[in-house]
Amino acid sequence: MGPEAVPEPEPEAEVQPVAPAVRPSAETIDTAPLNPPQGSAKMQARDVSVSYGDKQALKDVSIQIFDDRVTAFIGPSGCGKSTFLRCLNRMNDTIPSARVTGEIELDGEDIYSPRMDVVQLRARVGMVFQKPNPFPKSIFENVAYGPRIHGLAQNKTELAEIVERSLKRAGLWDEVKDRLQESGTALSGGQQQRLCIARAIAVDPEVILMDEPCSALDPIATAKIEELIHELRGRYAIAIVTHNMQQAARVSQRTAFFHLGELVEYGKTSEIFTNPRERRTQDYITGRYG
Ligand SMILES: Nc1ncnc2c1ncn2[C@@H]1O[C@H](COP(=O)(O)OP(=O)(O)OP(=O)(O)O)[C@@H](O)[C@H]1O
Repeated sequence: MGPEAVPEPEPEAEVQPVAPAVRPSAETIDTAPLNPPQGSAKMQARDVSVSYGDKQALKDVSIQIFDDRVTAFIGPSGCGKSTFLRCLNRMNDTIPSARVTGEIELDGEDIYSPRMDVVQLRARVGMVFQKPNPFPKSIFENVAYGPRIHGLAQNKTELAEIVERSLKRAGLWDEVKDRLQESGTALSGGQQQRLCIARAIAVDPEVILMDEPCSALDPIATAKIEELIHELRGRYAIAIVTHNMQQAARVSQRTAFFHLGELVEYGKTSEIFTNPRERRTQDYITGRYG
């Protein structure tokens, strides 16, 4: 749609779900217009392509990521979901063979510009990985490290306040407040993942990227992270890669379906799972491949 057009709000589709087991929850129903006016996106990708050496992994991906909303990236293994997620905070810079073309903006600013400070960018666009990866340091230090190197606290009291606030937001404070000096690696997998979320939150990010954050966790720890994602979405723009379609339906308001390096379809989660436009999306969500 044209950049100037202000779309009419779209009525929710009155159709039977294509995949009844993957019915979006009432909480994820998104009544906002799919394409709000130009300039309102938190992040905007245009024609992003990525190659590793001479192998192309992503082709011309354009998408907008919005504040206050969770955007899920789904698709079969190897379709480029993680590659695209990593473009959003330039994590692909750390892979020597990766070559990224196209444009990605954060609040209208080109993140691939030579003027962009990549350390600052990764604080503004934080990342949580598939496998919880706390530093081999205390719980306190895991969260305090980022604010300290970014100079976010004037003194020890302020630093302690940031640590407490971040652990509270990550839903971990009550479980660790009496053992902040214990090693972060001694926590359970689910607690470690919430510690990594607290670490990302501590530097006051605007966007949080999550790359299959629950795939190493049991169902109870997974449920806690999903609940946390619900709570965090009012504060941050969140993009999550997941293999689990039920999870995408539960936690996201927008879903992007990738296949063979292309963004096949992007839309409201409620519509992608009930009334997809593309045959390939329908085949994937009904389990025909992937
Ligand atoms: N560091 C790398 N070097 C070379 N090729 C890579 C690298 N990372 C990913 N690829 C290739 O890029 C393509 C997309 O991979 P990517 O990990 O982005 O897919 P994905 O959809 O996230 O897959 P999965 O769901 O299995 O994690 C694949 O063909 C993969 O083999």
